[in-house]
Amino acid sequence: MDIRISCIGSGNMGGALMRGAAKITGGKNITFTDADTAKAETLARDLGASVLRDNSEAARYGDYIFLAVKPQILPGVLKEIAPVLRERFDAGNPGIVVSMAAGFTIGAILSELANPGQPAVRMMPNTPALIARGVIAYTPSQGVPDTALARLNEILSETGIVDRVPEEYLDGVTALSGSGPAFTYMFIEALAEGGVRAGLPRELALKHAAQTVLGAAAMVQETGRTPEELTAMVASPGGTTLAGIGALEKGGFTDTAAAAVDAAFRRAGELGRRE
Ligand SMILES: NC(=O)C1=CN([C@@H]2O[C@H](COP(=O)(O)OP(=O)(O)OC[C@H]3O[C@@H](n4cnc5c(N)ncnc54)[C@H](OP(=O)(O)O)[C@@H]3O)[C@@H](O)[C@H]2O)C=CC1
Ligand SMILES: O=C(O)[C@@H]1CCC=N1
Repeated sequence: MDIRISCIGSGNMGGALMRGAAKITGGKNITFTDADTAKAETLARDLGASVLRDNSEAARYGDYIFLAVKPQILPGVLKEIAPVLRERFDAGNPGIVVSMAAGFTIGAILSELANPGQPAVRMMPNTPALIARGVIAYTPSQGVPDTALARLNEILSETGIVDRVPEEYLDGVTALSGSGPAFTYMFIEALAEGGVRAGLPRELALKHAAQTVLGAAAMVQETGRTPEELTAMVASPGGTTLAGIGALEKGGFTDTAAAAVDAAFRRAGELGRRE
C-alpha cells in the first residue's frame, strides 16, 4: 500500500501499531520520532523504517500522523505540529492526525491545533496489537474522507479487530479493552497463585492459567454461547467448579472486576478534562 505514516512517540503502543502497519505499507513508508531518539532508532531499524529529526518533520511527512505519546504530553506535541498541519491544510493536502491518548477528545485535539477542519481520528488500541490480537475502536472527526478511513481501517486490522464507534463510547472502550489486558494479567497471576497454593510448580501453574484464559476466551468467541451457558458446561452439580465460584462470589469478584472498569472509565474522563 503506497501511503506514508509518521509515528510520533516510539513506545509501547506506537511500536505495536507500526509493527502491524509495516505488514501492509512496508517499513520504508513509516517514520518515527521520540523524545529519546535512540528508542526511535531501535524501532525503525527493527521495521526497516526511518527516523525523522523532529515532530514537525513527522507532521509534514505522513498521510497519517499517529500520535503515540502520553495524554499529558499531547497538548505540547499538538502545539508543536500545528503550524505544519495548518500549512498542509491550506495547501489542500492535509495529513490525518490519529490520536490514541486516553480521554483526549476530538474536540480537544482540534482546539489545540486551532483548526476545527483538521481531519483527525481518535482511537483506542490495546497492547495485544503487538501480536495481532488487539482490540481497536475509533471515531473520525468530520472531514476524514471515506477512502482515507477505509485505508486506515485496513492498516489497523493488521493488529486485531477494529470497530468504528461513536465517540461517547471511547472512554468505556479505554477502560475495558485498553486497560483490560492488565486486569486480565492480574487474573492470570491470581489463578496461577491458586495453583501454586494447590501444590503446582509456579511455571506450570502460570502456563496453565494463561492457556485456560486463552481457551475460555476463544470458547466465547467461537461457540457463540454466552459466558453463562459456557459456565454451566464446566460446573457439575456438587463439583469442584461450584465450590470455586462460591469463593469468587464471596470475595465480590464480579463487583470488583466491574469496579476496576468503572475506575478506569472515570479516570479517562478526568484525563479528558485535563486536570
Ligand atoms: N500502553 C497501553 O496499553 C495503551 C496506551 N494508550 C495510549 O497510547 C499513548 C502512548 O502510550 P504508551 O505507548 O504506553 O507510552 P510510552 O511511554 O511507551 O510511549 C510514549 C513515547 O513517547 C515519547 N515521547 C515523550 N515526549 C515526546 C515528544 N515530545 N515527542 C515525541 N515523543 C515523545 C516517550 O519518550 P520518553 O519515555 O523518553 O518520555 C515514549 O517513548 C498514550 O496516550 C496512552 O494513553 C492507548 C491504549 C493502550
Ligand atoms: O493506562 C492508561 O492510561 C493507558 C490507556 C489504556 C491503557 N493504558
